[in-house]
Amino acid sequence: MSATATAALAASATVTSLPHAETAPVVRDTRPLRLITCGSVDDGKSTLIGRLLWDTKAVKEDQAASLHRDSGKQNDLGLPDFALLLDGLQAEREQGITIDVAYRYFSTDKRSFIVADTPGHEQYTRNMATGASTADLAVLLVDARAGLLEQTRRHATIASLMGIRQFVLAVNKIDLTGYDRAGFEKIAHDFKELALSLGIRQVTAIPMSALKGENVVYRGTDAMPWYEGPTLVETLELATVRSAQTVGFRLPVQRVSRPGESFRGYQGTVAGGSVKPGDSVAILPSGMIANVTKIVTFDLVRNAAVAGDAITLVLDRQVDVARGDMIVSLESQPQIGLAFDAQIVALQPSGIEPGKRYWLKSGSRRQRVTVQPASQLDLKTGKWHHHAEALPMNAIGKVHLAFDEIAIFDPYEQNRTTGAFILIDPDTNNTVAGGMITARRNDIGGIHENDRRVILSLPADLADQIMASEAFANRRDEVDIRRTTAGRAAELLDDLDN
Ligand SMILES: Nc1nc2c(ncn2[C@@H]2O[C@H](COP(=O)(O)OP(=O)(O)OP(=O)(O)O)[C@@H](O)[C@H]2O)c(=O)[nH]1
Repeated sequence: MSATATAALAASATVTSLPHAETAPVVRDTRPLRLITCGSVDDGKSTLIGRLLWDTKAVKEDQAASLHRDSGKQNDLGLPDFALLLDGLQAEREQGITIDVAYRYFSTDKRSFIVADTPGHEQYTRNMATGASTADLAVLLVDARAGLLEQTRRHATIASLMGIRQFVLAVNKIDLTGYDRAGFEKIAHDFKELALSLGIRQVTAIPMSALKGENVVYRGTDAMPWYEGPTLVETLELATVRSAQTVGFRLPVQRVSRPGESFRGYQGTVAGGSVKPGDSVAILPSGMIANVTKIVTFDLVRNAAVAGDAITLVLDRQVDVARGDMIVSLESQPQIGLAFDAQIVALQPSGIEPGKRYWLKSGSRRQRVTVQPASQLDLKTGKWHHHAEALPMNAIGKVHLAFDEIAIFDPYEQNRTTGAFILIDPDTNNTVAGGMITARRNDIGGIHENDRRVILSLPADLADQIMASEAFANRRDEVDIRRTTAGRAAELLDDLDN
């Protein structure tokens, strides 16, 4: 058997399609599915999103009217230019300072969807990574005339790195190939091989014309009687919501509420699993154990809470809990330690400097961390290269994180909230990287003998007050307080609150 034939066999044997109605009756999941669309410039991404919004009737009537008016003559086929629907997003993009992702919403009678639209240019890795970090599924567009491009590998690599395991390959503009079946099948086969090399096993390839609306929401049977697979929307309706797959209960504590002497509640948004009264929980990092007596949301007392619920938790005994602690299920706990491995995406022109100390923020916790790059991903080949130098903007790197104090994480594969973080440059207060925890390291982490000072950037008036206090006089060796401009302080507070 030739190498190509062997590869073809391997591909067909191990890559499965996403379930679709005819072959796999599954219980429908009604939670919103988050998806990301990626493609090279002009592959038809805007047209596809516009078409999805249009055919699912997500476009409001006034928008529809202006669409007909604006696109009018420009289109040979007499069809509205769906890409115009996304014009509004351009303004949002231009305002975006750090991250450039726009979200659109649509629904069918079976499910609702949130689509992240990210620009296709090479330098926008960071935007794509951001969109992909919350997505359950990626739709990769290719032009049916061009087939797979370097950009396709790049996007598939980033999406898989960000934890996406379900892919749709949208072979778009199939109308411009005369609905060529053999051409479609070759592209689908090439992509399945690429997917296998990335460890992606759930791939559905769909021939489509976003412009004409074939196999997007409605079937394109007249033009493509040879295609019997699902439409894009059918595939999306049956895909799995990833946020459901989390390990035990996790509540990062955002606030301790003490409205009266007798009531003490711990507030936050559940970041994984579920909780009910009577459950035993551990408070990390202290390791104290307590039982849940009550769960409150707004004024309602609840008998259970699940991931995504904002709650106040009441425990059966007095325990020492502070903002930044995590309340977790006793039987399935996160990892705690001083050193972790992570993958990060560098977001700012300053890149990530080796050995530099940053603030790491994950949920309500903010800690000092030293970051040491170990390797960098070559996005052209999908290979990792040893790299202990600075990571430039848009680079994806593996890094070692060394903390001054105990840190608490789940691996990102298991929980996308408690496994994710951002890095903040303490000198500028800019968010310089987004990252995912891959594993805990057994090293003893890094309290740096020569660098024990904590730098607090505060608005000038507050900084002056604190510097004048007795408490500060006693801790002058450990704490360095910097006066910031109002703008910077606001940015810092925004970062901390988000
Ligand atoms: N014939 C045909 N043309 C299409 C199809 N999809 C998109 N186009 C056209 O291809 C061109 C590019 O489409 P866009 O939707 O703007 O592409 P894009 O990928 O969003 O491009 P950028 O916004 O520049 O990244 C437009 O002229 C579309 O009308 C299709 O299925 N068939």
